[in-house]
Amino acid sequence: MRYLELAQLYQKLEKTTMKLIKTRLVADFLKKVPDDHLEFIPYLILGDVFPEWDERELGVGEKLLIKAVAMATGVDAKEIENSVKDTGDLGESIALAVKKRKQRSFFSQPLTIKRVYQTLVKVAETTGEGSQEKKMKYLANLFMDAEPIEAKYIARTVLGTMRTGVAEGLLRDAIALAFHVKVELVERAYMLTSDFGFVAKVAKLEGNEGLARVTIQIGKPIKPMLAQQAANIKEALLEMGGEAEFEIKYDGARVQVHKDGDRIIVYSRRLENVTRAIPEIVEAIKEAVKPEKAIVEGELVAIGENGRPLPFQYVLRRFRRKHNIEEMMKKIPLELNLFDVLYVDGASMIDTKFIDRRKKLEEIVEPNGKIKIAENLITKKVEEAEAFYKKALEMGHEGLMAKRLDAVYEPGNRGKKWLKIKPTMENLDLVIIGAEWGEGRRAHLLGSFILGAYDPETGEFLEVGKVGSGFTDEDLVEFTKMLKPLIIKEEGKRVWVEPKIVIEVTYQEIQKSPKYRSGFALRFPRYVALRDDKGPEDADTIERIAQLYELQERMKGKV
Ligand SMILES: Nc1ncnc2c1ncn2[C@@H]1O[C@H](COP(=O)(O)OP(=O)(O)OP(=O)(O)O)[C@@H](O)[C@H]1O
Repeated sequence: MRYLELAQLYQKLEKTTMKLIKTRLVADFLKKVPDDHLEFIPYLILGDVFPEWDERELGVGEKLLIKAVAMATGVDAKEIENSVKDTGDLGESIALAVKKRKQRSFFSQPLTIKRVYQTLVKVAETTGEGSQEKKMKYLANLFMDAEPIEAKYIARTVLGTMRTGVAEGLLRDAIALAFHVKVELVERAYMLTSDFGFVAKVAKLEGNEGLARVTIQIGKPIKPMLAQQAANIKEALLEMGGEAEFEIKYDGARVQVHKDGDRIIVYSRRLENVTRAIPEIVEAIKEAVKPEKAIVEGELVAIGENGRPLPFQYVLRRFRRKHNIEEMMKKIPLELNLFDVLYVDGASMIDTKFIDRRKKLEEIVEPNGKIKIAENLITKKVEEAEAFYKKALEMGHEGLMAKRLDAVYEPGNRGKKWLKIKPTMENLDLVIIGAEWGEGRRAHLLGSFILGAYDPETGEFLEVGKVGSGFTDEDLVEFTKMLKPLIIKEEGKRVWVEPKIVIEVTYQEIQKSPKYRSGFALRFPRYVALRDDKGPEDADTIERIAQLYELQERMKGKV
């Protein structure tokens, strides 16, 4: 299949903002795709090459990409760079360079999707000494044979800036539409495997029955079950039907551990493979988790010198570290508190009641210095749970989780089977959708940031406010560096950026607002942390803000 067809799809997607039209376009395209392409085409449609949990990365920045284009076209790298000022988009500039290409090689062949994909895989798998040069040559080879429009979208794929507005929800709907299968079944299969390539293939070849048979697999991360916030212990107990398991809510980073014999993979909250960053935990898991094959979940916590938990940012620092990991192990010791088990020796446990999963967890895990089982209390009594809550806070933890004893595990769902109880209103994780240049001494830095909440229905990020406080000078330098390449549009002092970066903010209150399309505005938002453990689609949704608004009103009522 020609890559040109995919490039034309991208172009059509870019031209419309209508979700239904986009879904139809993607569905029609999927119908035409040969079976053996289905495993990877959904990722290309999303603007990626691999699923988020795949460790491989292209490792190609703008400079190298421009060099590759220059090599393929004979157009000077400086000229390509300069033309970005006119086009406002490197993809466009690269398309222009390809248009100017002096001549095509005699052996020039039209690009196929497979060739582009396989080349990108090769680029990602080329590492070590001299790899930059090799990556560049592979890419140059593609650009030599590319039409201008193809070059534009290859460039965007390489840089991860596709801008076609196709998010997971849309792809899910398109798969259902293309292969006449139920959306709920596509969703379910995706929540269980996090693999759209696999899901698309099953949808096409095995239909609804095949999708219904899909179950979790070791090595493919499962979307985590999530919680809502309760106003207090009493409300939580009531919601749980009078009795619940309360557990300490550790303030760290959630991980999902897949054990297959000696092979351990650890996935982060956003399902990135973080195994390499935490070797001591990997070793400790091998000892502590008894079954040959298992999937368990827990909260990874950084421990301070006094034995008390450190804020979750410390764990994220461990995740980010690629070198001198040994040194980091000493600086930031970790502890894993396991709280769930999803798979044991060949059998999925997600349809097992929570209470039985917890029993299983206690059976299969032999705690050691680094691996523990989350401290719990099963009770019907408000006072008992409140005492436990108090103790958890005194120990420096975030609060408690309440879990419904008879609840099955619901991948990817933020329902009421799990509730969190903590003393403060929930911080929000929002996406930066725009920013404003600072004043005076800070005129070269972006100084305040427009926050968007995710709307899973349309894939849009709707404005809920602007945050300018809580940043250090270093933070602003860092954010300016991160956001500059994501700028889509400039309007005076204001820029609009690709919605990629998630930050956590506190705020004094959520207010109803007619000013914003989202319907809500944050009063006095303040920056807390960069959440690079979350992707834009993991950010808080409009619906969640509406729920928090209700919760806030209930909490106020109590005071
Ligand atoms: N005992 C526990 N059981 C379940 N989750 C726990 C526990 N202790 C800590 N956690 C953490 O609390 C989170 C549950 O809250 P929530 O569903 O809101 O997740 P979140 O969106 O990642 O929010 P947060 O910012 O609070 O981590 C889990 O994802 C996990 O990271």
